[in-house]
Amino acid sequence: MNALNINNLTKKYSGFTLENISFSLPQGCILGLIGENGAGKSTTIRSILGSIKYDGDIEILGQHISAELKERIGVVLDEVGFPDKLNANDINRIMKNMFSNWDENRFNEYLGKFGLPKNKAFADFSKGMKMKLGIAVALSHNAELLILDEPTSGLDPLARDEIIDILNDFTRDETHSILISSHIVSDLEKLCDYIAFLHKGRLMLCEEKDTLLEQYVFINITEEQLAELDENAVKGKRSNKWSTEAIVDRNMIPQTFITKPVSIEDLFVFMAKEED
Ligand SMILES: Nc1ncnc2c1ncn2[C@@H]1O[C@H](COP(=O)(O)OP(=O)(O)OP(=O)(O)O)[C@@H](O)[C@H]1O
Repeated sequence: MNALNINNLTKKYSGFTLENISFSLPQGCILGLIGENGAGKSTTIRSILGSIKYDGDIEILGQHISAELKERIGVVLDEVGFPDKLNANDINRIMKNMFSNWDENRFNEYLGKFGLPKNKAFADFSKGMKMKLGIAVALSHNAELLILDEPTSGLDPLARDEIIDILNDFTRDETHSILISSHIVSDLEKLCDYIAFLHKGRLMLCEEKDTLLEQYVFINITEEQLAELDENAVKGKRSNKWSTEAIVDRNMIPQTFITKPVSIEDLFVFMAKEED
């Protein structure tokens, strides 16, 4: 079963169109949505959550969005916004009324694990503390699917690493899945099973991460050698006056080339530039 099926999602704003996006998130997996600023990551997530109108069809855990379904989804948006005066104890009381599956013990465990104070007002939390509180809430109502919009942006490397560990733990249960967006590609490269590239409102690819890392490689070639390659083999290139560095599909080039591995970040940057 898929935790998420997105079919032909289209959303038009003046000057921007999220165009005919289709991808699926298999249950038990983590899918990373990578895209530059303004690529359409938050628009995709807002559409999934039903907070904006869109064209197309989106199924979450086999259903269309509803109030009952929202209980099964843990959500963290880029700005975690609790009222400034509330502290973690107040938030616990409010969530108890909001979610029928609210797990107070688990929430308190996360507060301890994240080193979050129970009596300090939200306004006095640091950015990292606010994000961790949002994640603690998302993880404390027995959600099966987590949807996270830029949960690591603005956090220091240690806090980001801690969050990656927590998200990995969450998917140890094979009924648990995560959709996570970020422009910090290295975080997603560590965490995700599947990678989707969004560029200027278009989905450039959605594929298993290991397949991408296996399939695409760097080669250094001359302009003449480049001209002889199948143009579909070349996903992106950067030239200087001596040679060209290209990312290619290793199955579409002669096996005599010396190849170097790519990172997901290299692949995204080269592909996005080639599109432009
Ligand atoms: N309510 C809105 N009205 C008009 N345009 C909007 C609205 N919301 C988003 N947009 C536009 O849609 C485009 C995509 O925005 P979106 O927030 O989805 O990008 P993003 O990939 O999440 O970017 P970032 O990484 O900067 O958060 C942008 O050009 C933005 O200006």
